Amino acid sequence: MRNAAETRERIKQAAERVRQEHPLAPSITNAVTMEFVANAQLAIGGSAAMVYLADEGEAMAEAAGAMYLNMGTILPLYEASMPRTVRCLAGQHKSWVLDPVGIGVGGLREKLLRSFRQEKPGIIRGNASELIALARLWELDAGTAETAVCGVDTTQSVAEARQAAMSLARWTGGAVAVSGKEDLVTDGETVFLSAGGSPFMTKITGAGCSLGGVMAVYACCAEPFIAAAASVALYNLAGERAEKDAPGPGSFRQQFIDELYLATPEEIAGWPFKLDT
Ligand SMILES: Nc1ncnc2c1ncn2[C@@H]1O[C@H](COP(=O)(O)OP(=O)(O)OP(=O)(O)O)[C@@H](O)[C@H]1O
Ligand SMILES: Cc1ncsc1CCO
Ligand SMILES: [Mg+2]
Repeated sequence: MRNAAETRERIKQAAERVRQEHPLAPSITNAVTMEFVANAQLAIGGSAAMVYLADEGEAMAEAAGAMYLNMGTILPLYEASMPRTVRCLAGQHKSWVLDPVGIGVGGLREKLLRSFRQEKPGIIRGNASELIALARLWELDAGTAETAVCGVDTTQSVAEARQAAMSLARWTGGAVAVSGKEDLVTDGETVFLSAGGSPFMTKITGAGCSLGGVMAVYACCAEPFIAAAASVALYNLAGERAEKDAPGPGSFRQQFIDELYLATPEEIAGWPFKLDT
């Protein structure tokens, strides 16, 4: 079980390093939220680059500190570019974040997600329904929860996905982050729980995708559990602040990017969380 004071200190160090080093975390990600992912990565101090093609994925894997792969809008060319990018990252012992958006829809998405079982992403990030579905696809213990994935939004609670998240993290040896009203991050042993954010985050598209992109930036400077926890703390803080003066989701979205930019490493590390087993 991890220690809260040490976790806070390491979150602060990760946020400081990102601000100083501007690490590059390229993405192969969906066409819906690509721009929002890049803006969030830039706002926290990172660098962004989005690609589609296999040779470009490999080139980015060479240049990257870590990468973000999101399954949201699958194209035929991903059949080559995603596996080749992942193999290149593995060859260089670099971490990557997998966001299994839309799991359950279509054959190529399922084929790619199945193949990633052996590739063991450093961080898996998704909503509750997506992570329950992934644990089932990989034939890991998902507890008693049934798969109820429907489109890209969750139909299940974070608590229902806890066992699936633990099983996935034990399989990969990395971290798994489940987003929702209260977010959960686990390394398969310690469970980090943190609330905050805003209901407006479910009324804009890409809060989850950009959270994954931000995790990839932090993963350039920290181990998976710390990178995921730092990102969750920052999102809960920035979401809560952005909601204050926002009458609706449009202005919330704009204010949210500002709050990502304004949050200091001390504030991110100081955001409330609890550790559990
Ligand atoms: N009811 C809520 N109250 C507060 N914050 C929330 C709520 N639901 C989600 N969030 C926050 O929104 C962010 C994205 O989580 P969500 O579960 O909506 O991701 P997602 O479904 O993958 O989103 P998308 O696919 O649209 O990018 C997280 O930071 C999470 O904490
Ligand atoms: C709405 C939507 N459709 C495919 S990806 C995406 C972004 C949220 O995951
Ligand atoms: Mg999502």
